[in-house]
Amino acid sequence: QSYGEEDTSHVMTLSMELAQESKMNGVYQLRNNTCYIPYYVGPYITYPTESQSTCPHDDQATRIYRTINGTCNNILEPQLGQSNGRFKRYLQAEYDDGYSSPRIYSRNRTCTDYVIYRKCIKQLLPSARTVSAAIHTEYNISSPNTVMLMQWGQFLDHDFTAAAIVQPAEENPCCNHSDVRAGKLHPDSFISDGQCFPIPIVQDPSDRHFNRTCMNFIRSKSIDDRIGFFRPREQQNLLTAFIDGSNVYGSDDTTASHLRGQNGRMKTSGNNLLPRGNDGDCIRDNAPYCFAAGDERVHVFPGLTAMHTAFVRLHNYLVEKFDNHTTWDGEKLYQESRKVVGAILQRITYTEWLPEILNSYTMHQYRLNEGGYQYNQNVNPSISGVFGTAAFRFGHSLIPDFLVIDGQEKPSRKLFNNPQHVFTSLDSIVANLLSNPAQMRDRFVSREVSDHLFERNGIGFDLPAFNIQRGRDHGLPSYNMFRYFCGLPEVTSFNSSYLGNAGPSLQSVYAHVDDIDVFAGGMSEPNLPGSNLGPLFSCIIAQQFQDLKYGDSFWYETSDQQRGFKAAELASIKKIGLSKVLCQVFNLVKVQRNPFKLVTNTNPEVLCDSLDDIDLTPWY
Ligand code: HEM
Ligand SMILES: [Ca+2]
Repeated sequence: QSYGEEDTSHVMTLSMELAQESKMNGVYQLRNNTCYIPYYVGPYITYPTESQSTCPHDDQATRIYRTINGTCNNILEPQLGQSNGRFKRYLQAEYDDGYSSPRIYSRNRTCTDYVIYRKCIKQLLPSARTVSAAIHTEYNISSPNTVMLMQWGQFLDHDFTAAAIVQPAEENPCCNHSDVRAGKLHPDSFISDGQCFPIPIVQDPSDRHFNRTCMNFIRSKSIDDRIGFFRPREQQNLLTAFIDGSNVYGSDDTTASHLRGQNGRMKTSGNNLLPRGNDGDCIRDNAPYCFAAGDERVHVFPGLTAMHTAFVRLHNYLVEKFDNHTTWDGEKLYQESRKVVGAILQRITYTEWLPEILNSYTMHQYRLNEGGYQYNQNVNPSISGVFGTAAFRFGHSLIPDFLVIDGQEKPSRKLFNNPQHVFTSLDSIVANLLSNPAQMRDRFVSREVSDHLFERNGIGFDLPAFNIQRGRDHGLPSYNMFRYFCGLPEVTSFNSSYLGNAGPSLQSVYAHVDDIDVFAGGMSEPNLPGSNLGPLFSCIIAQQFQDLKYGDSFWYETSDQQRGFKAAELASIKKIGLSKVLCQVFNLVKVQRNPFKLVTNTNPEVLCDSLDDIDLTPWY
């Protein structure tokens, strides 16, 4: 077994409750529909690994601290979870040509069956925009959770997933083709190594706002250029899979050293903000400059920029304290502080954030609660395609219509990629994350992102449509296949109660229940009691978080002598929550104990001073 293989073997040992023969025995064969010939891609053969690194046990550098690019976490297979590695798959890819071209056709085919020759009249899947316009409409219900629930989700996502795309040479390259202008699919959609896969916008009265016929979309990069060898195309994750603060420090050495300042500190700019960076997608209109961070998407939302700022400040706070009490050199100050920041990120995620997302039953079933940690070197910590491309995008449903900044409602469309308010109103942004409600986690999504994402000169984009199109680009099998993978009954009719109230809308766009895209179907499922997710996304997300915990040899609770914390240090870390961190780095006076929930009688505001201090005495 080797890096890049579909690795589900570990699931057997870790989650016997869920383990099902069907999903564990190698690659799952697609259900044989009347006219559907399943393409068998596999069994997953061994890929050559990109960088053959070795990690000798006696190498101090890789033994004690995480590497920046995530290698050497797993001693048997040092590449597991590294940046620029493959997304793993739970199910065989479903590409139209079997190995690379996107999934574009419906299961609904009319076929004439000959013994040697089978001729089918194919029907295209509905456009991703059509699906979005039918399913992911707007219906705002406020959630009992704060915008911080959304914001942590995005910040966390940027610690572990970023699919590489091919950088286009020109501005809007995929919508300029004559076929597209004639209302047809871009010719790249039919071939294995095409880069364009623009989303057709079908003009019909139900579509709300778009008076264009095409939304630009570029396919994710194939991990290597060997698609001609009949191996399924695989996507590349630019980030380290581990929750290791790579969003703060970077996922490669160049970025990391660029962000590092003097004497163990992280670089900052005026007013203790993030350091200056390249413009990239950032809108400079009213901002003096743009920021640099461990993940490039730092400007996507000012709340996100605020979280990046928080953890750079936390790092520097730790450095300062350590420096005052030890004789450590810059390297040690940096590494020890980075180790604590990583531990705090993990702990907030698993003990504060995940319990708002998954219910207590799932938390327990997947062993996601604090305590009882033991590293399992057979667990593949890589991010699964369906997690990054579909399930973990559930957070797009939480996005609010606006933030209140300095007492004014600023529609989200004015905030994307715009760092302006971070310079003038950072405290107000943070206060709003903690006091305004997120939207409910349901299939409905704010029009701010479904019509007005990245809007410039009246041209906006549709985020749910991107998610659906990205799933097809990555060859994700459909919703039902993943239901099957999770041991959930497959949906056999659009009337199924599993689909909540989305059945009729789904039926209005899809020809066959097996066509339902995994994002659209998973988002349609009503939340399980006590959770913010339906059964399918609960399964996929819980499985991924299990892998990220038990497959991480630097997990903050590890008892490993060199990688872990001393008992007293760990006890100190276990007293730190997000509220305290925010108090510390933003000089708050009071905050609610659970920052992911609105202030109520059961979640009152308390004085920051009444929360346990970040106690570093065990370190010195
Ligand atoms: C203001 C809020 C947000 C904006 C504007 C935003 C925007 C985007 C965009 C434009 C993409 C790329 C879509 C594509 O081309 O495939 C994306 C991907 C993604 N988003 Fe969000 N998002 C937001 C919040 C969130 C939240 C709250 C979560 C999770 C809780 C999340 C999870 C993800 C994930 C996992 C991806 C895939 C990343 C990758 O692998 O490349 N996002 N988002
Ligand atoms: Ca990471």
